[in-house]
Amino acid sequence: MTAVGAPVRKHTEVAVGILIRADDALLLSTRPEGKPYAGYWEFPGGKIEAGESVEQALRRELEEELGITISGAEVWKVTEHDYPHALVRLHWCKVHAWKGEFEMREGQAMCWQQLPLDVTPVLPGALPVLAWLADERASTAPAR
Ligand SMILES: Nc1nc2c([nH]c(=O)n2[C@@H]2O[C@H](COP(=O)(O)OP(=O)(O)OP(=O)(O)O)[C@@H](O)[C@H]2O)c(=O)[nH]1
Repeated sequence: MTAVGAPVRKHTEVAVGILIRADDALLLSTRPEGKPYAGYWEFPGGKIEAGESVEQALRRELEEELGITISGAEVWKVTEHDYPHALVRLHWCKVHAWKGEFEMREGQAMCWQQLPLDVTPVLPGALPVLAWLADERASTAPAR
């Protein structure tokens, strides 16, 4: 229930890409200076603009931030996180194919990581998805 007189907080819609390399490594990058949580590790992506689909927004963001072009992206999970700076709804897409060479166009750092990650700190809004990815990998790992 919303308290009487309390402003209703609007969601900020965000498209996020989980780029997965052939060896199953995941691409993480750092948040650029000047943004909330600067220096934290995150999956690449950004806010969906008016009139854009999740796929269009993700394609635009990955070109702007990383210089790569994805062909398609389907939403895998949708999560929400309530930050002091914004209430975000994150549309997570797994991406296995892209074209172009990685170029950090916003001065961010990037790295390929296996699970569990060995980079820290990670944006709190990304933690549920990391747990689901780890569960998925544990359940599909070949039995010894
Ligand atoms: N890209 C990305 N954003 C995430 C993740 N997890 C998470 O909570 N977020 C949140 O989603 C929002 C994304 O916004 P952003 O500021 O990166 O988007 P943007 O590049 O379009 O920013 P701008 O247009 O303000 O420069 C932030 O509030 C961020 O905290 C994640 O793993 N990747």
